[in-house]
Parts: sequence; C-alpha cells; structure tokens
Amino acid sequence: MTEPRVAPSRTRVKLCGLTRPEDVDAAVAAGADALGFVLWPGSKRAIDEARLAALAARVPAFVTRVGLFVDQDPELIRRCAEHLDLLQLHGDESPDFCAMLGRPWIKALRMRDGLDLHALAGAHDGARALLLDAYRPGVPGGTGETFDWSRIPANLAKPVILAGGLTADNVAEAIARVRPFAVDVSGGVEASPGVKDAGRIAAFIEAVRRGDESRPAR
Ligand SMILES: O=C(O)c1ccccc1N[C@@H]1O[C@H](COP(=O)(O)O)[C@@H](O)[C@H]1O
Repeated sequence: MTEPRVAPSRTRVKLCGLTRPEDVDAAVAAGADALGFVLWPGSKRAIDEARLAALAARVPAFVTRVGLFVDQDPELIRRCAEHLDLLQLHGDESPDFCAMLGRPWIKALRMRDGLDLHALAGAHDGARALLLDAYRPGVPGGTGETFDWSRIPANLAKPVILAGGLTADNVAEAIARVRPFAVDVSGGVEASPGVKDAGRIAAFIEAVRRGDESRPAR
C-alpha cells in the first residue's frame, strides 16, 4: 500500500541529537515539531536509557519524541520505545526488521550513488516517512554534509524528511527546491557535538518559516 505524496502547508521541523534538558526546553519553546534522541552508542550525541527517560518526560503533548537507532538489538529498541512516539531506523534495517518492532517508524536512507528511491519507497512501504541523509562511507549519519537535492524525485510515494548538513543558511533554499514534508537538523544547531545552541535553534526555525513562503498558497 503506497500513499500519495503529502503536500503540507508548512514544513515540519525535527531537531535531533538532544542530550540536555535545557536543549529540550529551547527546542520546544522555539516551536520544534519533533525531538530526536540518539540511542546509538557510537554517536557523539548518544544518551543512555535513563537519560532518555528523563528527557522524554519533559516533552509536552503534540511534540513527537523520536528515538534514533542504528542496526540495534530489538529488545533495547522496545525498552526505549516506552519513552518514544516514533523510531528513526538509521542503519541497514530491513523492512521486515522495522515492522517486527511493532512501533511506528521512519526509515533513514543514505544517498549513496545509484540508490533507487522509488524502489526503496515501495520496499519500505510500512515506514511513516523516508528520511534522506548524506552518504559518507563508514558513517551512519550526522555527518553535517549535504547531498545533491536534485536527486530526490518530486513524486516519491512516501513523505520526505530532508536531512544532512542543514543550517539556518541553507534550509530555506532546501525547502524551496525539495518541498519536503519535514526537515531534520542536528549539527547545524549545535555549539559543539551534543550541545545545542538556543539562538541557532531559533534561527533555524525562522529560516524554515521563510522557506515556507515559497510553498504554493492553499
Ligand atoms: O547525530 C548523530 O550522531 C547520528 C549518528 C548516527 C546516525 C544518524 C545521526 N544523526 C542524524 O543524521 C542526520 C543529519 O545530521 P546533520 O544535521 O547533518 O548533523 C539527522 O537526521 C540526524 O538525525
């Protein structure tokens, strides 16, 4: 079952890699739609289950709590999911593995050469959206690098979450060119890895709103 591409009137914003209570509060205050918590221990932004529980408890209703995993143990994912609304599966998880977890998920795809996005959208039909990130060999994500946005087909069968190297300086152009359902940023709103900057968060969301002015009036 595929669904038609969603054309929202405003771009949803996910801020990823939150590790501190004050960053959660700043993100919510600035108007983020979703907050990402990295549970993959290889990340500079990794948090453990206890910190996830504490940070997730601060998030008010109608802000989506997203847990990021990279090819991890299903039991760990299920335990963490008690504190989450959505899973972000950022490794080489198969469609069957994703579905077996029994929770709503988005599938991250790294834009390596030759990727057939239409075929992958079909294969990952159960995902709520596809998150498209830059490809760097040996690094599962969070590289701070952009990719060639013209490679994203306009008629993909799943909602697109655009990620990879987004900042307040490039996100409005990205929205005008790609018209994604949502954008996702981590390094572009940081003072240092895992430490967000409230000013950069606010500037990023303001830039998203400027980008939204390029969307057709409804
Ligand atoms: O943030 C990480 O450390 C990370 C580690 C492993 C996989 C994904 C990771 N982050 C995700 O990467 C993209 C892009 O991040 P950036 O804005 O380029 O820094 C984003 O979806 C993060 O959720």
